[in-house]
Amino acid sequence: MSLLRVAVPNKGSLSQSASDILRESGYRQRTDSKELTLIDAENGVEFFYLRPRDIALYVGEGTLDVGITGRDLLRDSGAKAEESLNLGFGRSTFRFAGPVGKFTDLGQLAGTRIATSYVGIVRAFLEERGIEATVTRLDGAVESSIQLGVADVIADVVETGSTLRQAGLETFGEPILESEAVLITRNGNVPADFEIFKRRVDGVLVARSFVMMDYDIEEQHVTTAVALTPGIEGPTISPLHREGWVAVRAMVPRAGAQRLMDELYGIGARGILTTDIHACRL
Ligand SMILES: Nc1ncnc2c1ncn2[C@@H]1O[C@H](COP(=O)(O)OP(=O)(O)OP(=O)(O)O)[C@@H](O)[C@H]1O
Ligand SMILES: O=P(O)(O)OC[C@H]1O[C@H](OP(=O)(O)OP(=O)(O)O)[C@H](O)[C@@H]1O
Ligand SMILES: [Mg+2]
Repeated sequence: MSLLRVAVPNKGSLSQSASDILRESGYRQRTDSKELTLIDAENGVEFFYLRPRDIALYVGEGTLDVGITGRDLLRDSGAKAEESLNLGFGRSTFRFAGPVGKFTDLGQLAGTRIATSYVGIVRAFLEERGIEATVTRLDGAVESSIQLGVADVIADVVETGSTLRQAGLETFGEPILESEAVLITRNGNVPADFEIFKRRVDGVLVARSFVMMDYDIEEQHVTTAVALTPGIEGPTISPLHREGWVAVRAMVPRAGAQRLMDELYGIGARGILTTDIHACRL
């Protein structure tokens, strides 16, 4: 039997969360960060632990079937790979920044020296707008390049903004890109077995964003209550061993679950519980 070949970040911001979601999806994951590959024969998958920057390339070449990487890294690579699922972690924006007070809009980029680790994204952006500037590729710690005199402007990943602040820099202009971790496959190629893999991972994402809600309510209020908790196909309504009362069970979005509990309590529901879901197939 041929195995689905999946690339996973071996280091950096995405590595831990990527392994976590795969483990939650029922796959074996390495226990030693020095392991380069791992076969999960039972589930028909082989994992390759690679630098996140290289993953789009392997998938684009067709050497590996599926990869987890950042949208920014995928775009930067120019690889022939496409996004198949947003994974909801590793969120960041990609932005231009300069010394506090010095730049206010992207029109000022012309003629500047721009340092970045994402030369592909920056060149494409400048080209699209017909802006002429010098782009220098650095491997990391890009924020120091202005103070050290090799650049006037940087273009980098910004998450909390604290690295920029510490370097006396601020962002300017619109974000170039909103990024997050994504599942990628080769352009126009959906490998056999990928659908099962994707459904498993998607099931974990849904499970993370929903909770199961249970409550008891008088029958006369069921219609109002069910409008608040419609569930996926519809809520389960079961008889209670109490005249005129029923039990309701429905999946609800995790965000806002507390507010929903307040509202349900307000219309007479009691015994309101939420429980975590660990996996699902909708
Ligand atoms: N705070 C963050 N810092 C860096 N990258 C982040 C952050 N949040 C999300 N990311 C995403 O992580 C990916 C960068 O992967 P990378 O392995 O380069 O991480 P890293 O933390 O920069 O690792 P390293 O610096 O060791 O190379 C990008 O897709 C980027 O958008
Ligand atoms: O907005 P913040 O929350 O401060 O995060 C953004 C910073 O984190 C990353 O750096 P990383 O630690 O990966 O170091 P690197 O620049 O050497 O890659 C990124 O390159 C920014 O420098
Ligand atoms: Mg980094």
